[in-house]
Formats: sequence, C-alpha cells, structure tokens
Amino acid sequence: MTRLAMGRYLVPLPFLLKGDNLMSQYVLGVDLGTSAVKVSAVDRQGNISAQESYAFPLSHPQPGYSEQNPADWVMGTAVAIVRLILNDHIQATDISGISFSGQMHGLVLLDKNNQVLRPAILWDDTRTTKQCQEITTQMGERFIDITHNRPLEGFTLPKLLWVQENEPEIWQQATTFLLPKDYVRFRMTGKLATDYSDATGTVMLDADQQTWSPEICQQFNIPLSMCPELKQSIAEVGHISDSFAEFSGLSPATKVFAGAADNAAGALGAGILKPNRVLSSIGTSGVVLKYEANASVNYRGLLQFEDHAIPNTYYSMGVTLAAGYSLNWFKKTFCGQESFTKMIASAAKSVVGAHGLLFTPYIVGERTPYADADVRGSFTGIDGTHQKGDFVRAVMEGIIFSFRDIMAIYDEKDSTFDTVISIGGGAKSELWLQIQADIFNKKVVSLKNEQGPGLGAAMIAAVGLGWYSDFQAITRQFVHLGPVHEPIPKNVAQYQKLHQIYQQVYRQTQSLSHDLLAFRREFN
Ligand SMILES: Nc1ncnc2c1ncn2[C@@H]1O[C@H](COP(=O)(O)OP(=O)(O)O)[C@@H](O)[C@H]1O
Ligand SMILES: O=C(CO)[C@@H](O)[C@H](O)COP(=O)(O)O
Repeated sequence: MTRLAMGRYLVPLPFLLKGDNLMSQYVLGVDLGTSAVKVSAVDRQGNISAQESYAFPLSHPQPGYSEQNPADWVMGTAVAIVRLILNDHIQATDISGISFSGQMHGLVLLDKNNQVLRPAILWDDTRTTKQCQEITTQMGERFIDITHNRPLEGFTLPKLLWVQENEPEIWQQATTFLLPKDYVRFRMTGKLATDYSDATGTVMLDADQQTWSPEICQQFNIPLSMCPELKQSIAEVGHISDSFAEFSGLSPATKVFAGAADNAAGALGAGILKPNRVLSSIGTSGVVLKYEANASVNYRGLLQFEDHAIPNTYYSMGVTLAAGYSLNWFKKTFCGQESFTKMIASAAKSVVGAHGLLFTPYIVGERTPYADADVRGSFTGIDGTHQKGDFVRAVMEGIIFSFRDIMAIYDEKDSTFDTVISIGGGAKSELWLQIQADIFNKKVVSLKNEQGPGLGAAMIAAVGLGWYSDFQAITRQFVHLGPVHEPIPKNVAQYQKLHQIYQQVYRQTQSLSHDLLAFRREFN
C-alpha cells in the first residue's frame, strides 16, 4: 500500500484521502492554556470541523511558585496537530494558516542560541512580591502613567527582575525573552516575535507610544535587545519550518500569524467588540473583561489594561487567580476519579448558599480586587450536616463572588454593561452559568461551541489570510451565541445577602492566612 511519510508517522495514503473535506480550507487556532493546549480546525465559514487537545503538568516547587516546561507546550501542540491530521482527517495541505491564543505573562528565557535557560515562570507564580515593591519604589506613579498598570506578581517584568537578582548565572546568558505562545510559534517557524496584546501583559510596553518602554528597560537594566520584535496579531510571522513540518505533518506552505494573549483571543471568539458586553472566563484563572474603545481610560492599576487583538482597541480586566483551578484542586484532592459532570451534579442537589457554607478562592494568593500574594483561601461556616455537594457548590459560588467583586470596580467607575458572555471550561456547566446569572444579576450567555480563545485564534488567522476584511465581518460569521441564562429574582436576593458576608472574609482572615503562610515557610 502506498504510504505517505509525515514526520515519523507512516500513514496509508488511501486512509488520508478518505476525508470528506478534501476541497476545504482550514485555519488552525492553537489555544495554549495552562491546563492543556487545544487546537481547533475551523473552515472558511467558521465551522469547527475538529478539535484535539493535549494536557501538560503544572509544577509548584515551592508555595507561590508555578512553572511549566516550554518543551511540553511544543510537544503537546505537535501531538494535537498530528491527531487532527491522522484521526480527524484534516489534510495538511488544506491548512492555510495557523494562529495562537496564549496564557499570558509567562517568562520564557532564551540564550544566544535560542535555547531555553530555565522552566517558564507562569502568570500565577507569586514569588516576585519584593520585585514589585522595588518597581513601585523606583518609579512610583510614573510606572502607571507609562503602562496603565501597576506592577503585580504575575506580570513578566517582575519575573525578569527575580531572575536578575536570584539566578545571576542564568541572567548573564539571557539574550531574549518570549511569552508562552511566542515560544511555540518560534519553534514552529524559527522566527522570534511577540504581539501587542501579549506585550502589554509584560508591563514593559508604553501604552500610549505602543513601543517597548526605553525608560522602564533602562531603569531596570534590561537591554532593549532582549525584547522581541512587536507585531500586530494578524501579522504574518512566517511559514511552518521544514523541521516542524517533518515533526508535525504540517505543510511548510502553511502561513503562521502572530496571534494574541488568551484573554484578547477569548474576547474575539466571544464577540466582545462593544462596551455593553462583558466577558466572564472560567479557565484555570478567572477573568472579567470589558472592551475599551481607546487608551484614554486609566484605571490606575485597579484593573489590568491591555491591548486588544484588534489594532488601536483595548480591554480592561480583573483576574481571579484560582477560578477553574480551585474546582480542579477540590476534585483532585477530595473526589478521586469522579468526573466534573458527576461532581457538579452533587452541587446541584445543594441549595443557593450551600446551606451556609462559604468558600474564598484565594488558594494561590489573589490579584483582583485584592492584590495580595500571601492571602490564602478558606471555607467558613462548616457544619456537621454539610455534605460533599455543599462543598462543591460553595467552591463554585465563591469563585463567582470573586468575579462579582471585580464587577464592583466597574460599578464604582459607572462603567455599565448589560450582557455577560461566559467562556472557558467552567461554561460547560449549566449550573455554573445559572449561578453566574444569579450572582451578577445580569443576563449570562454561553457560546454555541465553547471554544472562545481557540476560535479567536482561528479568526486571527482567517483575517490575516484575507478571508474576511476585518474582525466585525468575521464575528458576524463565526461567533454564535448559545442559550441565555436570566437571573432568578429569589436567588438574586439571597446571593446579594451572602455576597455581603463573603466580602468580609478577606479582611477578617487576611492576617490569619499571612501568619499561616509564614509558619509554613518557616517549618515546611
Ligand atoms: N464539565 C465541566 N464543567 C464545569 N467546569 C469544568 C468542566 N470541565 C472543566 N471544567 C473547569 O474548567 C477548567 C479548565 O478550563 P480551560 O478553559 O480549559 O482552562 P485553561 O485554558 O486554563 O487550560 C478546569 O480547571 C475546571 O475547573
Ligand atoms: O494572568 C492571566 C491574565 O492576566 C491569566 O488569565 C492567564 O492568561 C492564564 O489564562 P488561563 O490559562 O486561565 O486561560
């Protein structure tokens, strides 16, 4: 039988030709999340023809540390692509373009030969409190004027300073830094670059000038040459290299576009192109995000301010560090092999307010509204009658109360919106969608196909290829909203009362959790 060599995979040719989609053209959206990489093949009409994913581990070598191995991202992406080609019969030659959505802020350091120098330090790593204080001491309000952000542990600049101070032997060899998706793109094309939406997340971009800030780089002894070239999200960065083609089965003719930060891509994939719509994303992290038409708004660091994937537009957001991560932690720790669906079914048997049990999701520290790396989570009100379902429900509710706290910042700024679009793994749960509607007291809408960031990445490639003239046009064709969850007045009233109690937990447990973390650092 004739066999076609695809990298190291030998595939019977008739098998490859069996697919229905021989004459179709696709773009691939690579969504590099924290729990897994998910690759979607999307046709010119916006139909998601196939999806594959590959999970990778998170490493927490010490409390507050969070790392991943960049090689795992590349391997996982290649495996997902190989599966699309072999299992889903997407023809490599039909894949016209690829783009990316990437977990934000993570630091990948490369030496002069573009070799990775140390594990990537991720967005939820909070080891850099000292470096954040140094940035504030040295630059004060000027830092916020330049970046429209305040320095927080998750961002890339404090991570660079941590390596400078703590690993001088690594720092001496460091030649380039990249964000996570940029490293995957580099391994696919051989080209070093980042895009503006991920660049803002480093807090080294001058938000008004749209250049790397020479003032910030000079202040902290970071050579400007270390910063990758800036590209628009839809810019073509290159083609698939021969070596990655060999490895993955892709065609070297496939064009590769810069892509975007996952929240920018998620906003695209959810049709967040107007200020009346807000995104609620329950991934590993949790995000409440609002479209901003121009850079004149400055929340002075109360919320993050970032470049959107659409040129000259922006978004603001608040981040709950451990959203889906909290539910995942609960499942892994207490529910054995049980599926999310089964575990959540037990929560559905509980009631609004989980019979008086409250959870705060600060289990890896928090970013918004409390920028506090050393706070930790809590269950309050545990009673001898509580069942497992009450605990699961309390975790789900606590995460959404944390989102409600972010919305309170928008309320204070008189920033109004009427619709919440829910994306991320958490949007798969009907119960969680209704809890959101009831706690937000807003209409909550999910997507027909829950692939916000992956779809956004595919949309970037499709616009980059010229299939659509702009993001407004492609959104009309690609983004399909699903069922609407309306708030239930009785539940809204109960949650409003409970939220007031929830809001007291941070202040009343802050010093306790700081003391406990100090104890842990001293003794374990
Ligand atoms: N069936 C489900 N119902 C509700 N939540 C789910 C389900 N499956 C996964 N999740 C949640 O979604 C999270 C992963 O979301 P995802 O958007 O894939 O994350 P990331 O992009 O960070 O990798 C998990 O941590 C989990 O809490
Ligand atoms: O730190 C942030 C945004 O500022 C996170 O939202 C990361 O971008 C990770 O995203 P997920 O893996 O949770 O999608």
